[in-house]
This record gives sequence, C-alpha cells and structure tokens, in this order.
Amino acid sequence: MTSVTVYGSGSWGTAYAAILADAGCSVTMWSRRAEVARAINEEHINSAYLPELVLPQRVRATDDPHEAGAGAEIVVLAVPSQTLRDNLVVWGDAIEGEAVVVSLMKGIELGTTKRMSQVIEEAGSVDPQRIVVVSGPNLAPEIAAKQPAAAVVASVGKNARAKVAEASATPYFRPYTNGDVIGTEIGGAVKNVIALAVGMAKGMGMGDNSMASLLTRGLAETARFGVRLGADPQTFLGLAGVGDMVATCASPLSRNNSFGFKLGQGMTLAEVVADTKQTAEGVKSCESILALARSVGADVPIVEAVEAVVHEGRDPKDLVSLLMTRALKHERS
Ligand SMILES: NC(=O)C1=CN([C@@H]2O[C@H](COP(=O)(O)OP(=O)(O)OC[C@H]3O[C@@H](n4cnc5c(N)ncnc54)[C@H](OP(=O)(O)O)[C@@H]3O)[C@@H](O)[C@H]2O)C=CC1
Ligand SMILES: O=C(CO)COP(=O)(O)O
Repeated sequence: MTSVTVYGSGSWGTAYAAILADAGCSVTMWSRRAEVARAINEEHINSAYLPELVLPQRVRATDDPHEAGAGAEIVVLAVPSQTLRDNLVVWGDAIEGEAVVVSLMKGIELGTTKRMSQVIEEAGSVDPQRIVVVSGPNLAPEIAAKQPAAAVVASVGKNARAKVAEASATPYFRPYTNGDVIGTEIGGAVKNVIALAVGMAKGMGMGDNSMASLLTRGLAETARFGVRLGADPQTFLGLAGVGDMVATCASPLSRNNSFGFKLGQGMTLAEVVADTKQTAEGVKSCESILALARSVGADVPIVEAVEAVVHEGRDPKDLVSLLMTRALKHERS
C-alpha cells in the first residue's frame, strides 16, 4: 500500500486525500489546526471545507508536520501558493529524501514570479525528476461528491508521474500523464485570473457571449504567455488548459469566479476579501502573473485589466473599456 502525506486540509487537500484513499493508498493529512485533525480522526469529516464528504477510515490526520511526513513515499502539497515557501522551510526535513512531491497549487509566487514546482525545487531542495504537478477541471466539491473528472499529472520524471497517476486513479478520477510542467502550471494559475474577469462580467449582468469571449481570449493569452516560457502549446488544448478554463469560468463553485462576481455586483475589494473564506489564488497571483508575462514580453490584456481592478483600484466597469477599445488585431497574433 502506497503511503502518502497530504500537507493542507482545505478543500482540495481533503478531496484529493479521499481520492488517494479510494485508490488504495494509506493517507496522512497535515492540518494547520489541531481541531481539524481531531475531527478527521474521530468523525472522518472536515466540516469547514467539505461537510458532506465522509473520509475513508484509512485517512488519518495530525497537526504535527514531522509526524505527518514520516515514511511517506508521496508527499502532496495543498496550501495557498503564497505560503508554500515559508511552509517548506518548516517542513523541509519532514519530507523523506526519496519521496515524490506533488503540487496541487495553482498560483505564481509574488516577488519571485516562480511557479510552485520551482518553489518546491528551491525551498524544498527536491530534484525536478521527483516533482509532479496535478491540475485540471477539478472543483473540489464535485470531486468530493465522486462526480467523474479527469486531470493532468505532469512531471519531467517519468517514474514520478506514473507513480502519482497510479496512486490517484479511481472510478471517478482519471489522471493523464504529461511531461509539460510549465504549461500545466501556467494553465492552472492563469485560468484563476480569467475566472475573476468572467465573474466580474457576470456580476455586472453580462451574459454568455461575454463569458465565452473572455474564456476564449483568456485561453489565447494563456497559451501565448506559456509558450514564451517554454510550454508546449498542445497543453493548453488539454485538461490543464481549456478543461480547467471552462470548469472554473462556468462554475459558481469556483472561488475565483465568485470573488469576481461579488466585485462585479459592486462590493468593495475589502468587503469581498472579508466575505471569502477559502483561497482565491487569482487575487494575489494576477500581480505575479502580470510581472512574469511582462518579463518575457507576453501580452496578457485580461490579466492586466483584472490586476488594475484588484490592485490599482479601477472600477470593474472599466474592464469593458480596458479590453474592448484596444487596437484591432489578428486573432492569432
Ligand atoms: N478547491 C479546489 O477546487 C481546487 C483548488 N486547487 C488549488 O489547491 C490549492 C489549495 O487550495 P484549497 O485547498 O482549495 O484551499 P482552501 O482555502 O480550501 O484551504 C487552504 C488550506 O491551507 C491551510 N492554510 C492556509 N494558510 C496557511 C498557511 N499560512 N500555512 C499553512 N497552511 C495554511 C488552511 O488551513 P486553515 O483551515 O487552518 O486555514 C487550509 O487547510 C490552491 O492553490 C488552489 O488553487 C486546485 C484544484 C482545485
Ligand atoms: O482550480 C479549481 C478547479 O479546477 C478551483 O477553482 P477555484 O480555486 O476558483 O475554486
């Protein structure tokens, strides 16, 4: 039985722990709060995040990061992206030397503009051959309800990605392996920002034409940007690209989409932040994504417009003029 540790007991960490257990792994979760670990052990429920999900008995939890990591063959990281580096400093020696390290996170680090796999390599001293990124259309509440979904399991390490795919394949979760870590991570991070834009548009009363236009042009700028970083353009036609873009932009379950919706409806940024209990990665990552895109000369107008609303105090209504009055251009330029 493969032994797996999941650091992070939020929505996705918890749903992914259930996948791993259903696939036959023995799973230990690290919870930041002792009461969350206690409830998982005694009631098999994580009520703050996924109250409907009854976790399998073989999922255990602890708030001690060293106890959590002991003996794990696979270590899964599922905390907010901006906290990863500091956490890895604390957890570093808890992660076994040969363990495969999986990122579930969809963000870009502020300041360094690094992808999560790069942060794991640097701060966790992990060989890229052992780093795996899991991404795709995977809204945690739907996965927790065991609704069928597929995902990409990307790594430059063939053994590592095969091991993680094997460890997380269930009748309701189908992993596909891929070697394109850059494209997989960029797809996951940028779609959160596009979902913020779509949410704002919906919140302002716009319909499906606006949503589809933002989604499609959002995918175009994601691919243009990703390719500048060295991604395979085909990745953006797959689960970590169009797949996740569609799920996140279409679903009210998406925290980024909902965050944008509330802004579009007229709530202030401070009000929406106070009203949002879970992680909406695009809110912070739009800034680092924009910085990274500018550093490689990629034009990302939707990301730029979202960043102007979220970080520079522009009114969401300005989104329309910011995007619609730009110089005309070829669809594929
Ligand atoms: N939810 C989803 O549907 C999906 C999410 N993802 C990605 O997974 C990642 C994790 O998201 P998700 O689980 O949804 O987030 P949640 O907001 O649901 O949970 C965050 C988890 O991280 C913990 N946490 C918060 N701050 C810190 C910190 N400073 N140090 C350590 N732990 C901390 C929280 O603990 P506490 O409860 O104590 O606050 C909680 O366990 C994100 O990058 C997200 O984009 C990817 C695919 C699907
Ligand atoms: O990444 C996700 C679905 O694939 C979850 O999106 P949100 O973080 O916006 O909820």
